[in-house]
Amino acid sequence: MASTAPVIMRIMASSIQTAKRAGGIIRDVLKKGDLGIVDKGKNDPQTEADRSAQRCIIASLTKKFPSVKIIGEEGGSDLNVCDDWLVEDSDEQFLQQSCPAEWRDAKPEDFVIWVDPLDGTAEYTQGYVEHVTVLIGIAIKDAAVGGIIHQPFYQQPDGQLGRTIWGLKGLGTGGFTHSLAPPGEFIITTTRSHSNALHQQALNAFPATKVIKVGGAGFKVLQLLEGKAHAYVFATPGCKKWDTCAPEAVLEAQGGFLTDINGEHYAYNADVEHVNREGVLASVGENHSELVYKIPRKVREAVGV
Ligand SMILES: Nc1ncnc2c1ncn2[C@@H]1O[C@H](COP(=O)(O)O)[C@@H](OP(=O)(O)O)[C@H]1O
Ligand SMILES: [Mg+2]
Ligand SMILES: [Mg+2]
Ligand SMILES: [Mg+2]
Repeated sequence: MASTAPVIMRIMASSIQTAKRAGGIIRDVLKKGDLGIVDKGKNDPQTEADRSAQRCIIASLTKKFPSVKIIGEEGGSDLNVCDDWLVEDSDEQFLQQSCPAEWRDAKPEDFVIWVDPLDGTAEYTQGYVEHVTVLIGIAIKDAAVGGIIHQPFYQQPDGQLGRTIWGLKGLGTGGFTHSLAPPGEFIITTTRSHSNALHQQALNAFPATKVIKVGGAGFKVLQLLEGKAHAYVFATPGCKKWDTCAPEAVLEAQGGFLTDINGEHYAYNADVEHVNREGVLASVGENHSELVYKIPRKVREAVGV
């Protein structure tokens, strides 16, 4: 079954296992205690966990899918990794499912895999480890089609650490229980470490009953999927394609939307600009276009300039 399954199914099944392994590396670096922090820019830290998790993911997926383009947040990585970091297996349960017809004939050269080995690095370095996710997003041509969101520090009821959420458009989602956000309230989830005046103006335009400030694009989309928030607002550039590809695919496989603040989808082919210049607006799906028009036109015009 595994070797004959369509490429999208094999990439998803391998990515699920690989994200779990990367999560183990992220826990190990924290346990050892030497984070090896490097500043890539203002408010943009990178740690040994970001670097090592990326090497594990890109080495593993490159070995399995040599002709698929893979783009990782941490740039070119040394792919000569120890066997322990080379993930060869696939999620067999995922492979039992049938591939949506629309993706069955996609060829390796149609794909781009967008890798954020550790989303929420600022929070990781500050001890908010529950905000951390590993993101593997799978695009076919321009569209974010599949995604893995792995939480290395999620505490399972049996005490085990880690959970893996997946979504594939046309098939659905797995790894979590979907809940609706409370009716009669309007809860926004947003950045806790990358706000600015323009973004604050956009937030002020919404009649929010509550604003939750958490780290990472992956964790914010999980707030939507689990009914803890109605919308994710980020009205400034700063997020990149590897932040949004996996969350967009998972959220949209569940009926939500993730777009820029004008309501347009980003393109995820290999030639696009990495920065999401027009910000991020995500919702559980009931009223996405109404949310777009809540953001004052002046703010929308200023974002991305
Ligand atoms: N102004 C900025 N500069 C650099 N990165 C930014 C940024 N604004 C957002 N990001 C990136 O977007 C992701 C989500 O940000 P936030 O938690 O503030 O919502 C983070 O990913 P990483 O942690 O993978 O780098 C963060 O670094
Ligand atoms: Mg980063
Ligand atoms: Mg990120
Ligand atoms: Mg990252």
